[in-house]
Amino acid sequence: MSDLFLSPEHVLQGGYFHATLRKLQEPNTSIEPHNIMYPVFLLEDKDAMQAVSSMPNVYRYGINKLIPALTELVDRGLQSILIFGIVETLPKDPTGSSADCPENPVIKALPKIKEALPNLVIACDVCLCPYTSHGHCGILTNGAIDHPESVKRIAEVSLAYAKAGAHIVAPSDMMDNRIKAIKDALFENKLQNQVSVLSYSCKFASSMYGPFRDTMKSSPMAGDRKCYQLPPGSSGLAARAAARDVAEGADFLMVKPGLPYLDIVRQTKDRYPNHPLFIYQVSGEYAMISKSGEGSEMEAVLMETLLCMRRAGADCIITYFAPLILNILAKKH
Ligand SMILES: NCC(=O)CCC(=O)O
Ligand SMILES: [Zn+2]
Ligand SMILES: [Zn+2]
Repeated sequence: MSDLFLSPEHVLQGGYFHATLRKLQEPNTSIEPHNIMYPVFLLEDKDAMQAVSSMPNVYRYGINKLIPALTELVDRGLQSILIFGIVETLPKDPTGSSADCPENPVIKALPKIKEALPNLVIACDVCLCPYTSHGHCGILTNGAIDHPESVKRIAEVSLAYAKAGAHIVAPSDMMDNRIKAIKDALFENKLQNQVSVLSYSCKFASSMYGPFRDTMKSSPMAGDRKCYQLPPGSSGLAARAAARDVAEGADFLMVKPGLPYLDIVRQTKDRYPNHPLFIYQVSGEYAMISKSGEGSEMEAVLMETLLCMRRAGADCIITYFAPLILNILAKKH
């Protein structure tokens, strides 16, 4: 060979010059409908449908508008949703009583959604912040999180959603030991083999939740969530939180937000390869990607982002883009 610096064993391009070969070089990164979960906002007012001003193409629905919208998505392949309840007339109080009262919109909607869409997997976000007068995710005593009271209450709310028919309860509150308390409550009520627990195990105190908090009106009245959500720089606490939740029986783990935290995704997947891992692509990520270009340009950014999340170890991505992703997948087939 005349160009002595060229070496055959260092030529990689021979392995990916064709689209089919490139697919083999990207194992376990495909996006199919079961890799996507759609978060939905549910209002008390049955016939309401309100655009969310901070999130283009996202709506808050009453049950009578939600079911037709979901039916259309299920027809296009949607397989799972994550429900967030919003109260406007029910009272907010220090213990978040409206989270599991019989009039709670989630509790009322669960049997109706299951009847209309029996194959759809329904996860319920479990937290107190949409229902507490102070807006914190747990119960406060003298202004600080009361650990045992908070855990007890989170387990009670989880059980109420499980009894109402949720397939998955997903505690997002970040109170230590809640997974064991929820699993115990499911056991005591013989629901342990009918309901899974998706732990928001590695949820960071991120500044990327802004549009969501506008939507949910769930910002704390005073203070912030830094004493329970994880510090964004701490991979150590994320590792310990995932280990704790695995030990307490979590069925599924989560990293939230997604894109800036892919190192945490990889770390968690490497340590717990046998636990399906979720990413929550949060409202701030949604806003950033929405502004990344027009039409197919933005769609390419979105799909690359999802591919990279899969490469990092995510099995399922919770994303407000679910309807658009189903469209994109339909175009490809
Ligand atoms: N517990 C759910 C969230 O906090 C969601 C945040 C977001 O989408 O920004
Ligand atoms: Zn909360
Ligand atoms: Zn939250």
